[in-house]
Amino acid sequence: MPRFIALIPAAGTGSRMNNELPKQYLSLAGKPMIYHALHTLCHSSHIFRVFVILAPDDHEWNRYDWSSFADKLVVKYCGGATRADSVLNGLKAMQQTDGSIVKDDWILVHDAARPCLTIFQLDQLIDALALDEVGGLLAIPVADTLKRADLNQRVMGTESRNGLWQAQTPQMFRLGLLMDALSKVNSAAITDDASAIEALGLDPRLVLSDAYNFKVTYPQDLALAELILQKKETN
Ligand SMILES: Nc1ccn([C@@H]2O[C@H](COP(=O)(O)OP(=O)(O)OP(=O)(O)O)[C@@H](O)[C@H]2O)c(=O)n1
Ligand SMILES: C[C@](O)(CO)[C@H](O)COP(=O)(O)O
Repeated sequence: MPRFIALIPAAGTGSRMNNELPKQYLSLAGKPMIYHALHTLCHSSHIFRVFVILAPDDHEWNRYDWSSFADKLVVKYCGGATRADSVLNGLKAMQQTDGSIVKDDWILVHDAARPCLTIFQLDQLIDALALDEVGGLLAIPVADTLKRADLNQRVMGTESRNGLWQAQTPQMFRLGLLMDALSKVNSAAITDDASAIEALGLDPRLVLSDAYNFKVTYPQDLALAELILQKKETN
């Protein structure tokens, strides 16, 4: 039976967050941001192992106690210049670390910067895709009216939102397929794993998620993530 293995790329600098500390370590509900995604993934009964991919020069990780995740957690200092490079390096390191991981195993790539992922969303993704030929991702249909802007930030036109979805993570593909896809693509030209699969001519499935699983990108996102995490704790 194929297994489910999570990979968290966490080698980014968080440039849009404007903070000296890489955003995955910023404090959220009393813990470094990455703790929350790790907690959800490590507590899922489906997930066999969780790989965290850090920058080679990361000096923050070892400042914290991660022992509560020890039974599933593997940490690798092999992040690359882009998210796609970090994921591909992580997949290679995963194979070198554990020879029992095979190309048919499912990989769930999840951003360290999406701390509000729930077990429910994770289960929805796995249930929808476990028998899928290609794999897919959590996503939400675009809810707002879309404007195209000119260089002066004036509206050039209104775009149709019909059929448009916002991609989230986890993005779930089989190890062999994902490695093949990421090895062939220009890593600087893509921002998610599904794009690499699409470049092979395949059609990843969109699995309905919700806005709570948003990506913490700008400073003002921290307060919203904190509220969602507090709500999760009281439920
Ligand atoms: N070279 C990189 C770039 C990004 N990431 C990871 O990919 C996820 C999503 O990327 P994003 O939110 O864009 O994070 P950053 O690249 O850190 O942020 P920014 O684009 O604002 O610099 C994050 O968990 C980030 O740490 C990574 O592992 N390696
Ligand atoms: C993978 C991702 O979170 C899906 O929305 C997103 O593409 C990451 O993109 P970013 O430009 O690196 O934030």
